Amino acid sequence: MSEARVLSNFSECDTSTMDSDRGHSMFSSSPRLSQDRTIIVANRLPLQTKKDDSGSWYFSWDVNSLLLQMKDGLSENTDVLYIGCINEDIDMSQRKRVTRTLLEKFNCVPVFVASDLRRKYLDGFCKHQLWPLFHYMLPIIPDYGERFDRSLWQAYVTVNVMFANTVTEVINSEEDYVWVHDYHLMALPTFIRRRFFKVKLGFFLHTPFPASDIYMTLPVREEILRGLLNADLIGFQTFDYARHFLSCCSRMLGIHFKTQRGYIGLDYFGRTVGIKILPVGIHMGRLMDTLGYSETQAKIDELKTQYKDKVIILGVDDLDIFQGISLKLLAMEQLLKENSKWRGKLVMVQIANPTSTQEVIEIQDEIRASVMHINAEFGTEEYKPVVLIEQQVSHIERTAYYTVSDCCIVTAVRDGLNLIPYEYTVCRHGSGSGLGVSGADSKQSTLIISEFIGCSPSLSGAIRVNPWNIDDVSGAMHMALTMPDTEKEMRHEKHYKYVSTHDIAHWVRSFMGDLKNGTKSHSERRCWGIGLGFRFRIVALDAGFRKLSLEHITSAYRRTKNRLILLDYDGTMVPCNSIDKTPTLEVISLLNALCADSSNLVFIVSGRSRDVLHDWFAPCKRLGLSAEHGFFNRWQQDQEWTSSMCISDFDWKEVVYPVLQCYTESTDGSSIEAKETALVWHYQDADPDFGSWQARELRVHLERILANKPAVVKSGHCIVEVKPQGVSKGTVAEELLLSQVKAGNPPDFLLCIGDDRSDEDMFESIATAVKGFPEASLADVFACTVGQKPSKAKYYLEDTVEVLKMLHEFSMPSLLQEDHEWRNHGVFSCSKLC
Ligand SMILES: O=P(O)(O)OC[C@H]1O[C@H](O[C@H]2O[C@H](CO)[C@@H](O)[C@H](O)[C@H]2O)[C@H](O)[C@@H](O)[C@@H]1O
Repeated sequence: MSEARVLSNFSECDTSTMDSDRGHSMFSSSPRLSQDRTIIVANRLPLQTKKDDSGSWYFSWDVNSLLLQMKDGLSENTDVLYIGCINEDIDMSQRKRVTRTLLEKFNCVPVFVASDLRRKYLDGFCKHQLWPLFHYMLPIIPDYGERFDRSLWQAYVTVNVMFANTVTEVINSEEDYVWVHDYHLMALPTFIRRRFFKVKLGFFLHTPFPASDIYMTLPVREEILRGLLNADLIGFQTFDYARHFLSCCSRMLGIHFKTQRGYIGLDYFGRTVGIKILPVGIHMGRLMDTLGYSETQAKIDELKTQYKDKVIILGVDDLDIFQGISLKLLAMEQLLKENSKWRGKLVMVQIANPTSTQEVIEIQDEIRASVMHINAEFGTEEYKPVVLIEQQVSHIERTAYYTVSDCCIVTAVRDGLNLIPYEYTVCRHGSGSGLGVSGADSKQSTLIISEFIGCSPSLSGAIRVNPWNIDDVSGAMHMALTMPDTEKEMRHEKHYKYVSTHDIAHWVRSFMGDLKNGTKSHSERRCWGIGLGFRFRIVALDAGFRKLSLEHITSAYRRTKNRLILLDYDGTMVPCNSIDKTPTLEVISLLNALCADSSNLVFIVSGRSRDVLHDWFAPCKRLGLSAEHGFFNRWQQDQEWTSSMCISDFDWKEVVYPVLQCYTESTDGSSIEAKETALVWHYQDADPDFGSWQARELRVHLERILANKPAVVKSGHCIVEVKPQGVSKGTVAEELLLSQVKAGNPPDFLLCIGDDRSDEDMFESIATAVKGFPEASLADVFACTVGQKPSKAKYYLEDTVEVLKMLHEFSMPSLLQEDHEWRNHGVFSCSKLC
């Protein structure tokens, strides 16, 4: 369809008798015929707008808009509703009418942003702060970009809130999918999630996401990161962008990703936020249609005549500072200088689409001067080595240029979404006849692309260049042009296969598929919101998982007479991040109070060594200790350590230790802990991102070398631990329970509490064991994890403070008694202890 035809589709909106601002009812009455609805939210609606002299507005679809093309990837029974701005000042009095027309005729809902606010939000924060930063430009001196301006950020937030208000007006939050696009709306997921806890929400970033040390210079870095984390799925063009984002989450928020069956996810307060990596594709149908137009063929014929016997190398770029057009010209100059055979033969056609930013003028001057210089140096009356086209080129014309060009070159210094190489490849495939002006009729193409653009990883047959290296680029041009035809065909075939199967419809299907999978269980989960402002997030838990009620457990405690209490240590009795892990006086006192009650059997079940536990709990005479994940057990201080494990083969340590040494040497801040039965690699003091990265590597490495050895690899909080097979906190929990049952003393109260992965074994085995012992099946069982996270436990407490508070409740009568005794001995006061 030609641009002219598009314009003829304009839909009139007579605004002469407009009502005031729009009302809510307009949306609620919109009929829903199909099963599914996807709300696509982006800064701009996929519309073109015109206003005539009488003040009437006209609208038509913008067929170039990616948002419009996305429809093809959604199933037929999916309704699409668009939300976005129209970058025009539509009078207040006209808005209601415009809104109605757009909704009825285009399924579009406009967000009206007043021009002053739009200037600050769009030109200010989006274009002059986020955009340069995401393209690696720091405002080190004021001439190189604008410094952070909080009023612009506030405008950004205001507009994001306006978008959330519009989403709120139209959404059926239980059924609709919402897909937010690009860097203009990175705070939006927070504002939507705040209102609809279970909304099914995806986000895709079309720009690069910069390396963490660049991103971290943004004063509102955490707000934006947390904004994105309120989505269910976050999409990036390349692995690099995703990796940078994950690195920011790890460094700034301490959130580490996990992978499962090829999918990447971040646990964010019980929700899994998926990470999707897939570059946007092109709309094959539209391009094929354009190739078939007679106007396109006419333009192709015209170009072939114009450039008869020439070799064309084509550049198509927006005229913005990151496109590296000047670098490309320098490479062209060098090529002509070094290879006289190209003079008179090679033409670079550079299409530079005008854009509206201020910086354009400066680069425009440089580009023009460079073109003049090359043409003066190497051109003649009849031959211009560089043809610079500085005006908007229609889709038809661009398609024709692609078709006749022997090579396409993109030398952007940083670019996210760049579809030029894909379009070029498809056009060169064409209808199969009359390709190129230099004689080649077979399907072939050559691509030179910058390493720094989003589509680079997907085009494995392209000549990838560092655009800053002029020798490299000019060498690549020479290589592309002199490559044997068979190689050009093979490279072309490879690209065509990829581009034609990874089109925009594929991208949409793939993203929506992941979004649907990732949000399947939303309706079954219990959610509530916590945190103020940008710290707002949802805590989502499985229906059966709940906070341990102090009242409930204390009443069970009081009512029962034979209790088994299993307590993990690190992360349960002391916070993971405390420097001094020695038990506090409060902990010692609480444990002693619990042990003083003859109805209680209390055990610390820890991964720590028996020496450490022995020293730390020296004041707790009646406390049971289980060390090294249950390998060693001691019922009370005056008894011997025992082990139910008959393990003597520790030869694996000799293989494991040198590997741990290697990782320690290469990971600053990490260390090895050698326990009697286990070896532990600690990375709590290493760079968090690097540490967890190395830990993942180490696990894989160790699992490989231990395949036939009687040892297992386990991860814990900032540790990778290798321990003998069969040793687990689950086994010790089961043994303690069994011993009580056997002694005719089955517990009627069972509390098992811990924070880490090793404690999950306890939760699991307790649940199974209780079912297996009819004598214990009547017990009140409380498996409780510390911190809200996916767990096999049924209950959770927030942190160690809540754990100690609970133990304090249990031991109230005994503490009062102890306090009384201490007071009498003049040792401690209760307030000091608690
Ligand atoms: O079962 P737990 O009581 O939770 O013990 C598990 C591990 O605790 C220790 O590691 C923890 O403390 C370290 C030092 O403060 C810290 O670097 C690490 O991140 C924590 O996980 C102990 O050193 C390990 O052997 C235990 O397995």
